[in-house]
Amino acid sequence: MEYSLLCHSLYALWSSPVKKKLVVLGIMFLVWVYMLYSCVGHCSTMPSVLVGKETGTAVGRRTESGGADLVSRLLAKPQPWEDVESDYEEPSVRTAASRDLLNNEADRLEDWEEEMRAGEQRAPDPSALSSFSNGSGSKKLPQAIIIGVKKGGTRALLEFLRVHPDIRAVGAEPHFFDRNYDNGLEWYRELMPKTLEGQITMEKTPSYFVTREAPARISAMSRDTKLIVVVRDPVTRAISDYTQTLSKKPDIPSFESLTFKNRTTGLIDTSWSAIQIGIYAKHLDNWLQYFPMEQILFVSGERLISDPAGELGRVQDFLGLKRIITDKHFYFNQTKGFPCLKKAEGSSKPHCLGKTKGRTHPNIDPEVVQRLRDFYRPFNMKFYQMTGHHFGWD
Ligand SMILES: Nc1ncnc2c1ncn2[C@@H]1O[C@H](COP(=O)(O)OS(=O)(=O)O)[C@@H](OP(=O)(O)O)[C@H]1O
Repeated sequence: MEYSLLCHSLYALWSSPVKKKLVVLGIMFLVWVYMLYSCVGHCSTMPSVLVGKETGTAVGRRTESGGADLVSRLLAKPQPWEDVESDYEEPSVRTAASRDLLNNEADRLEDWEEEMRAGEQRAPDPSALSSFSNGSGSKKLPQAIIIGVKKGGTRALLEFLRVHPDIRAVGAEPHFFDRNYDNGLEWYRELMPKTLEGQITMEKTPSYFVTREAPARISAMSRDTKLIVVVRDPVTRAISDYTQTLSKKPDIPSFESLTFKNRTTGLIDTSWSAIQIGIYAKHLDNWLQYFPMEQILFVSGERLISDPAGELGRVQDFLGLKRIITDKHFYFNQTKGFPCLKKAEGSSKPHCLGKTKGRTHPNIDPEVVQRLRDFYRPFNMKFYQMTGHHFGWD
């Protein structure tokens, strides 16, 4: 009875053209309300997107937690010309004196955003984008890692190496073997770019060199991992490190006052990370417990500037690659004061590193510089002896 009544009412509605239109409109309205409802539910679960203040461009990161933020930073497809500054200091070298100088997560983010903005100013070549969307190959754990040293010239080396067709590298610093080890090897592998048979996967994180646990951890991943260390005169390196911190925290004490435990006695504060990182022989000792010397290549940070093709030749040999990167790939940019690439990876345009590389250093009291030279001399000698290479810092 009820059923026949319903059928009758529906028939009555359908038989009139006006009522028919009303029914169609009603259904459309219901569909529209349903779609609106679904969208609101979906959008509330999406990550909030920050809009860059200066550029007005979205930099896409979660804001709820630092961890998610870091992951999205690392997973975001890096531009090949990314120039991200290393700013992490190993916990074991954190002490009362250096604690104030440590860059926190906000600083790291500041660097990242600064470099992303720098990258956005260069319009990418369409061929660069196609290399990112290339779905072929598979993600592999790195077979070679640039492990240090901070402010040695690690970014320049990685950017130059990326020109090689048989090298694929992650742009950002993964910090897996120091900060993110608990995330596991699968997490690390996921960060890597896809590679084809015969291509080498690489990453660079300069803080590994001074991280006590890093050698054992890298060895546990693969005993065959090739390690590259870019070393630079430890005195200049310390000033460069200080300059980086100063650029973010202009009110820190002077370099001179941080250098000494006691200025009158001339006792150097070796607990200050800027000083401690430069004691290369000590850190190298730790690596030699796990890796033979033949598996570690030392690149001169100074020669990387004066003869980039020469140093790149040595690195390509060490990696067992054909010497494809030669002096034809570089030109000296007078304005920047550094060698730059004629064509960056995946781009047809010349490329120099960003403004966080090659900062002007503050003038340091020559007496303090001399005191530091004296301090480092025996450690440098030991380092030359261990590596069989005279880097010419003295
Ligand atoms: N080609 C080229 N262009 C620009 N800069 C160059 C280049 N080659 C080496 N360098 C030197 O690299 C220094 C920064 O070292 P890193 O890249 O290892 O720094 S970081 O640890 O990743 O922050 C950086 O140190 P500062 O000059 O003190 O800024 C540069 O001197």
